[in-house]
This record gives sequence, C-alpha cells and structure tokens, in this order.
Amino acid sequence: MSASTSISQGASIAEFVDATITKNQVVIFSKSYCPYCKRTKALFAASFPELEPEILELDERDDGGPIQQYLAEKTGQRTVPNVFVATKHIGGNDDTHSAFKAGKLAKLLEAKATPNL
Ligand SMILES: N[C@@H](CCC(=O)N[C@@H](CS)C(=O)NCC(=O)O)C(=O)O
Repeated sequence: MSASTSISQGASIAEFVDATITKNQVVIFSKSYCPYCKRTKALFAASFPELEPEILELDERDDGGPIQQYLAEKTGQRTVPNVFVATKHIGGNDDTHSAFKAGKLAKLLEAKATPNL
C-alpha cells in the first residue's frame, strides 16, 4: 500500500477525518467490496450526478482501521458505509436511502450548495 493512500504526515486521524467531512458536500467512508457501500455510491451517482462524493475506501488504505475506529467513537457507528452530507452524519446505507426518500439529502445539499462548505 503506498504512502499516498495514508493521511498526510502531521495530521491526526481525527483532524484528517473531520477536515474531510468539513470540506466535502458528501463523504462516503466505504469498503471497496461492501455491497451496502455499492448501493450507497449508486444512489448518489443516480440521484445527484452533478456531485462528486469524496469516497474513502477504508480497505485500500493503511489508515483505514484507525479511521473506522475514530468514526465509531464519533458517530457510534462501526459499519460502512458511513455517510456524511453537508457535514451531517446520515448513517449507513439503509439510513441514507431513507433520508433520500424523505427528501432530507436534497434539503441538506440545497442549504449547502457552495462547493466548499
Ligand atoms: N445495515 C447496514 C449494513 C452495513 C454493513 O453490514 N456493512 C458491513 C460491510 S458490507 C460492515 O461494515 N462490516 C464490518 C466491517 O467491515 O468492519 C447499512 O445499511 O449500512
């Protein structure tokens, strides 16, 4: 695994994760083989094609374990996908589909329409 897939030197895991959530309208902490993650990524691709979600494949990163551990502490959720929209924690795949159906994702994205929050 190359160093480029790890956090930048000097930043703690918490700083890296929090900055990623702050800087991107949609963040999906994912695992490349995870079927639930695939469904979440497909939902955003189909329903918000203009967005480019920040997708972190935790199984492909040296720091994937610590990121997942930090997310568990931060959100109470240990599984992937772990989704954030406009800095708000949405949850996993089921939660994300429910939020989409309820119109909550569009509402959050509307309120934070600027590219860099
Ligand atoms: N109901 C959850 C299911 C998520 C789930 O079970 N994800 C699996 C990967 S496919 C997981 O995170 N397992 C624990 C792990 O990979 O550490 C959802 O809708 O997101």
